[in-house]
Amino acid sequence: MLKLMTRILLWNFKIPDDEKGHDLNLFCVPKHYEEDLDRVIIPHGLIMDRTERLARNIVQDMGGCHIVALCVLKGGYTFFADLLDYMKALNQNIDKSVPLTVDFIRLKSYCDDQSLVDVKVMGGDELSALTGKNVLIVEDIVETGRTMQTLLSLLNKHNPKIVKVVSLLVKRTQKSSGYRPDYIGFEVPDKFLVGYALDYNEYFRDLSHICILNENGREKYKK
Ligand SMILES: O=P(O)(O)OC[C@H]1O[C@H](OP(=O)(O)OP(=O)(O)O)[C@H](O)[C@@H]1O
Ligand code: HPA
Repeated sequence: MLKLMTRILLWNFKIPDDEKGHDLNLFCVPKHYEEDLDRVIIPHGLIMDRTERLARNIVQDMGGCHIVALCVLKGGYTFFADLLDYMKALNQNIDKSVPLTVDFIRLKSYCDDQSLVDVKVMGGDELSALTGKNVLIVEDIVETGRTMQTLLSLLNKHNPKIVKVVSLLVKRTQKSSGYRPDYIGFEVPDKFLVGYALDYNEYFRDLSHICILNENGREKYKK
């Protein structure tokens, strides 16, 4: 029992609410964003290390049969590319390798830092191709959980064989519906985060580290 609890605790990489993060000057941050960010909360290197381990856990659990990795655009694209690179590398070095195919869907629900009433689904008409398949949904962040719950109910109409969800981040917030993905990279405080493809009105996807957006950035890029 104790052993199991230790493993669960290890798997949950919790960034505490009082985590200060790191000074921007310790890292390379694009000049055009220097005034718009508070601190670096997850450096790129740490994202990569954690992603490598997530890939290992997923291949161990889901390996042995064809996996369709479904990328949730746009925020998921960088994590998706890095995760799949690690999964491909593992797949190249095991006896029972499995085909790994990819698919993409676009969902949109945020304007500024606010979740809108409707989750807009774009490009989801090919979900019927996932009937009977082992699907791994790859997402950047779960906050309220509404985007993922919308996608899961859409997908389930097409009767996939197995559906697992990996999200790089899960936010600890009162707004959460309680939904938890199968695999979580980091559990993060209730702050608006940008970088590594997480955006604020489309900006900051071109930032490698995950950072906390400041008031200046919020105002500058507000819609
Ligand atoms: O759990 P939720 O509160 O639903 O929030 C999570 C969603 O919000 C972001 O998407 P966004 O609508 O900003 O679109 P994007 O992926 O194009 O950035 C993010 O990429 C998730 O899909
Ligand atoms: O903190 C966030 N940052 C960027 N996109 C998001 N979508 C939900 N939460 C966030």
